[in-house]
Amino acid sequence: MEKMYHIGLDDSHGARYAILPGDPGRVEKIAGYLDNPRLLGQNREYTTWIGELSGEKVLVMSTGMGGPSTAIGVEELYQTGVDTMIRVGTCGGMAEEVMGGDLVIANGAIRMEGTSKEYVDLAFPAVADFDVTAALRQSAKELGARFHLGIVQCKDSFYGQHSPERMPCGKKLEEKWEMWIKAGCLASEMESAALYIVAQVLGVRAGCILNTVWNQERKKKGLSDPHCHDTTLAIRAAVHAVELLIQEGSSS
Ligand SMILES: O=P(O)(O)O[C@H]1O[C@H](CO)[C@@H](O)[C@H]1O
Ligand SMILES: O=c1cc[nH]c(=O)[nH]1
Repeated sequence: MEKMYHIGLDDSHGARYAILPGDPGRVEKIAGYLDNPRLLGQNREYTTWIGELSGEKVLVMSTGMGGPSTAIGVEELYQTGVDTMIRVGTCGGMAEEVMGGDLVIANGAIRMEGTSKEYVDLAFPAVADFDVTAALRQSAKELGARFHLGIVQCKDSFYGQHSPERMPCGKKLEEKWEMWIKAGCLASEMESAALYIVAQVLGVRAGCILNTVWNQERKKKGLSDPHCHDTTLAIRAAVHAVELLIQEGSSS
C-alpha cells in the first residue's frame, strides 16, 4: 500500500496496538518502555516509534492537540492495520477529588468539540471500549496509582476552559462547565471524544488514561492545588494495559 497522506506510514509495520499521546515530545519516552524501540516516521504532528511488548508489535504515535488531527491520525492508523488504540494524555481536574498527579481513566467523553459532530449526531455517546478500559483500570490498580474512572469533557478551546471570561461566549462556557461538574464530570481534555467516536465508526477499540496536571476548581475554592506535569505514571499504566490486552488476546 502507499504511505498514508498525513501519518506517513503504510501497513508494513504489522502492529495492531497503538499508544497515542497528544504531544510528539512524549513519544520517544513512551517507546522507551517497549522492547527494541525505533523511530518509524515523522510527518506534521505525527511522530511514530515502534517497538514490541510480549513479542507483539506496538506503535506509539502522537496525535497533536484536538479532535481534527486525532481523527485523521486514527483514520489513517486504522488503514494501516491498527485495531486497538490507547490515548495517554494530560487533563485538568474538574471534580473536587481529582488532584494534580491523579490518573483519570475516561470511560466516556462529553462531545463539546467539533470533530465528532462531522461523524454522527450529538445524541450518540462517545464511549470507550470496555475491555480496554478494564485493562487500564487493572493496570492503574497494579501500579498502586491514585486514579478515577468516569466521564471527561472534550472541548476545542484550551483558553475557553481557563479564561472563559475573556470570550464573547464566556457566559455559555461557564454555564456548561458548571453543568458538567454537577453531572459528575471528572476532568477536561481535548481528544478522547474524537478518538471514541471515530473508533466506534471504524469498529476499532479505544481507551484513554490521563495525568491530571492541576484542578482549577480546587484553586477557585481555595483548596490545595498541586501541579503535576510528569506523565510517567500514566505512561506506565498505558503500556501495562497494552501488555494485559495482548495477554488476553493470546489466551482467548
Ligand atoms: O497532553 P495531551 O495529550 O496533548 O492532552 C492535553 O494537553 C493539551 C492541552 O494542553 C491538549 O491536547 C489536551 O487534551
Ligand atoms: O487544564 C487542562 C490540562 C490539560 N489539558 C487540557 O485540555 N486542560
